Amino acid sequence: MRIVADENIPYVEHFFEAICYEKGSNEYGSQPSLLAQSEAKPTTLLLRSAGRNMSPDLVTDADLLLVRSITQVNQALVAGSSLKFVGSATIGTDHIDQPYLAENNITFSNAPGCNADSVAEYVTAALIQLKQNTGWDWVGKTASVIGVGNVGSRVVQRLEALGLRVLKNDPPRQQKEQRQGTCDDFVSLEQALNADLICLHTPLTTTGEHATEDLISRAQLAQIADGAVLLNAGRGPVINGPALMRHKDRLKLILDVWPTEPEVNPELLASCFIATPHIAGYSLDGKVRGTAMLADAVFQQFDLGNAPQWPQLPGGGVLTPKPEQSPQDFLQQAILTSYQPLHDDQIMREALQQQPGAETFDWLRKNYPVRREFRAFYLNLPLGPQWQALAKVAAKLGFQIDYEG
Ligand SMILES: NC(=O)c1ccc[n+]([C@@H]2O[C@H](COP(=O)([O-])OP(=O)(O)OC[C@H]3O[C@@H](n4cnc5c(N)ncnc54)[C@H](O)[C@@H]3O)[C@@H](O)[C@H]2O)c1
Ligand SMILES: O=C(O)[C@H](O)[C@H](O)COP(=O)(O)O
Repeated sequence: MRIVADENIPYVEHFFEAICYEKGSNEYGSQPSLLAQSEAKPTTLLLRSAGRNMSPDLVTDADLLLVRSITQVNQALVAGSSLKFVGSATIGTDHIDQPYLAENNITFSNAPGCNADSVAEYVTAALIQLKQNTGWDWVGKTASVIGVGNVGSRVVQRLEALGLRVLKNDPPRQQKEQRQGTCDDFVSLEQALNADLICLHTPLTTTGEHATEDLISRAQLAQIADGAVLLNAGRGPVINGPALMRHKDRLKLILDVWPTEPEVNPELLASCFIATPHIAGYSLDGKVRGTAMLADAVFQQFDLGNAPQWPQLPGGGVLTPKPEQSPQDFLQQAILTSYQPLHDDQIMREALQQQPGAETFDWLRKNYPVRREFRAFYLNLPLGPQWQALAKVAAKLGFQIDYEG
């Protein structure tokens, strides 16, 4: 079995070495390992410097192809190859021609939900920074979440934990649940666009009744009130680029994904409160979960037993309030100790200023530092009813809770 993996999938070696003949970057290996000894065909892990440059000649002899969202997997890439399995260590699948893979008996697997907590934490931390840096306070405000799947439902949960009233818009789910008689309380897109904070978490789809490309275009942007917060951590082309240019200066924009990604319009960038290079889902936990989910799928498909357990991850820690610090203050501090989107924003602005272009955008993503999810942080709290109330909120946001003494 031969595996071609994008170099930006972390811990591929950890999860796949048990079925490797030899690790290598450019050549098939020759040293047998545990499983390979009992296999008629040698098993090899190839790590290729690929991503956007993944080419048919790299893929042609492979049995397994493991990619991330920047590799277009379609007829042009895989026709004539010996591929049996394609895995994407991502939630999004808009880069994969799934019908073509199915027609050619190539199994496809992605990693649904792998980085959903990471995105929900991006949204949570962005709101704290919005409050601290601009005075925009969510008390008494309404939020809407457009696309209430794995990511969106966790965003709903976090926003409700912070005390916002949250409206949900998801016509595909609404229709399905209406048919099943289990419908949640969804609102129309028009109602959702009246909110003070609008969070987009839909996939990118270009066909069908609920296609999301340009879902938020001229007419929809015109409905959004001046000063409202528009956050997109789904896919860039869900907002129409030229229409966004018209409205950019009257909205508070938080953009992790871009209409012309990996190119970023510098004027759009300048208008954003937070601008990040598609890293909302880039917690280490989310990335490792993505690789682990692919390993599970591969081990199951090829009847290889159980995939390896997770490796030990670096980072995280214990956070303790200072004497006299209010619970509210401490929670905000804990969130920003765990993650600060404005830090990523600053790095992106500086990098793109020095060297504008798609390569810089890709470089920022490839070299993204370790960021642990809130679950890796323990809040060590004093006893007392105020702190217990805080503990409830903090646990809903994902933190681990300990009590002093
Ligand atoms: N910025 C990032 O780092 C990042 C990270 C993870 C996911 N994403 C993007 O977010 C998307 C959503 O992720 P997910 O895990 O929640 O996927 P999901 O499939 O679990 O949920 C997507 C939801 O969007 C809904 N939807 C589809 N079309 C819609 C429409 N026209 N209007 C409203 N809702 C619609 C679906 O019914 C579904 O409930 C992914 O497809 C990916 O493109 C981005
Ligand atoms: O779809 C996803 O899971 C996210 O958008 C993810 O963050 C994409 O990351 P990439 O594969 O581009 O590294």
